[in-house]
Amino acid sequence: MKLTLGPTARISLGLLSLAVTLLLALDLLLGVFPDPARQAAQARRQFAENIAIQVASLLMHDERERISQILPELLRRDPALQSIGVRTADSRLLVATPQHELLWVQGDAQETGRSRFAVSIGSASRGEDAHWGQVEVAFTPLDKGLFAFFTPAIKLILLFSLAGSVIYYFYLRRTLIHLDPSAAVPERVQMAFDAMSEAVVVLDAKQRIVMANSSFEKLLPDDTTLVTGRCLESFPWLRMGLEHIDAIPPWEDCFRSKTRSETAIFEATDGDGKVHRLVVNASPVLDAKNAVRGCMVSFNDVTELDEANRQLVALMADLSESKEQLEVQNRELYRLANVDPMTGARNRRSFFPEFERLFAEARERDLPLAFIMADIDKFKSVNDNYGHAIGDKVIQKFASILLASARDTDIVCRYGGEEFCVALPGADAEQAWQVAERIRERVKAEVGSSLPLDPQPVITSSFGVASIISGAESAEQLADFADQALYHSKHNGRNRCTTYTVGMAQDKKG
Ligand SMILES: Nc1nc2c(ncn2[C@@H]2O[C@H](COP(=O)(O)OP(=O)(O)OP(=O)(O)O)[C@@H](O)[C@H]2O)c(=O)[nH]1
Repeated sequence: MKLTLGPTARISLGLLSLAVTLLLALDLLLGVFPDPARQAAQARRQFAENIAIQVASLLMHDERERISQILPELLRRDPALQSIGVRTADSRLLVATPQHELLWVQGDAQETGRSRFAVSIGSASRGEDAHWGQVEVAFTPLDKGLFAFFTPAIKLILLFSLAGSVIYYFYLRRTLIHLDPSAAVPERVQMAFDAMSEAVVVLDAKQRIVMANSSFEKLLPDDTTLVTGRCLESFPWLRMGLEHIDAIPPWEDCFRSKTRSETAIFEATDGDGKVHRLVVNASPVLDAKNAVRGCMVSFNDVTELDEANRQLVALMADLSESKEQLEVQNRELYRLANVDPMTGARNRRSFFPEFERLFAEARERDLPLAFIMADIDKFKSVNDNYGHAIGDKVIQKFASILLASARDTDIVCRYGGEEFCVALPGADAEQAWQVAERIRERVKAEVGSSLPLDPQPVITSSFGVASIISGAESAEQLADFADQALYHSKHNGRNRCTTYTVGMAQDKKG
């Protein structure tokens, strides 16, 4: 389990370490706290000097015997004393407690001034300054163990630290509520903030987070606990995402421009390696003087929406493709149902309903309507002479001339075999005859010469023309009148156009 400290505990520790550092620095510079080791060493030196004064006095009265008695007595009384010796200037040990020679030598140089003291004594007979010898006093070494470390000063500092940290902590807990935005924000506001599905953070003027909602924290990897006080760029997932966009981060843009930033979209990978697509917006928080006091940044995770959109677009593309295919199939079906496959002209089944509609409309609105019946002359002999394949080519060429000669409103139909008809709405008998005549000429000029034959035959055609003003009562009768006119063309030598006149029916019967 990872131990994490809250902001209050962190600030307490920071203040405490600052106070302890100040105390230690003060002690180092001014020696505020007494050093017990130094004090003990001074007391020992004083004690050694007192012994030396007494020894010098006794020596002056030549009471060496008395010195030999006093020294063990001193050792017995003070357990800190190890040994005492009186040494002449020529290094001869005059008087000493047992084992002094050995103990004195054992003390190394570092012990001088701490547990080993040599006090020089003079000779009265040779003047005060003359060096007679020295009194050597050996004490037990001063404590250097762990407990020596815990001097009263250290103990004081430790106590101060412990009590200080507790006091700081509780004090800061009460006072930081005014500084810690997360604590200062009323619970209801934070709840409303957390209820937002968008991840939202509020930055201060130094672009540090002062507030973040739970949706933002959900975007963070699990181990990120402390959000407030950090810059957005300090989150690795966000920083990596920012590297892939050309523009400056939206919140920086917002601080610079003092207006709502341009929307930025970037991808960020979370702690589980999942890539999120984020739409980022930033809006400035301005004060009364229009200065930017902070910025509100929202992160809208559109990963799932994007995926759904992508699927929808793919689906739409599929649908539109299917629709196009359907339209092609419909067109093909219509063509198969209504158009003669060999010539491209309308078939009779689809032609007549439309021709009847045109006839009814012309009658109702008193509009011109003409009808041409066309037939290739002596077509049977074409088949007989050149075969059915050539016969088919002749029919196709004939139909193509009819279709090319018709207006958009005209309807060309293969009436049957090599016989065709054309409905011409808006055309009177004369105009229709002109059309038929032009077709007739083209047929004569072009059909035979288009065939792969040598020599090329001359193919002609005959036409019968009838107009609605001829008195036809129905579309069928109009077609019949044109057929009668066609009969006349055939009967009168073919390769000609004839307009229907009353009485032609008699001629046809006759
Ligand atoms: N090659 C071919 N021949 C066809 C087709 N449909 C009908 N025919 C033939 O066209 C011929 C029509 O001849 P007819 O109606 O007797 O008249 P015609 O020979 O054109 O003589 P006239 O109309 O009197 O000038 C018949 O021999 C049919 O077999 C077709 O699609 N292809």
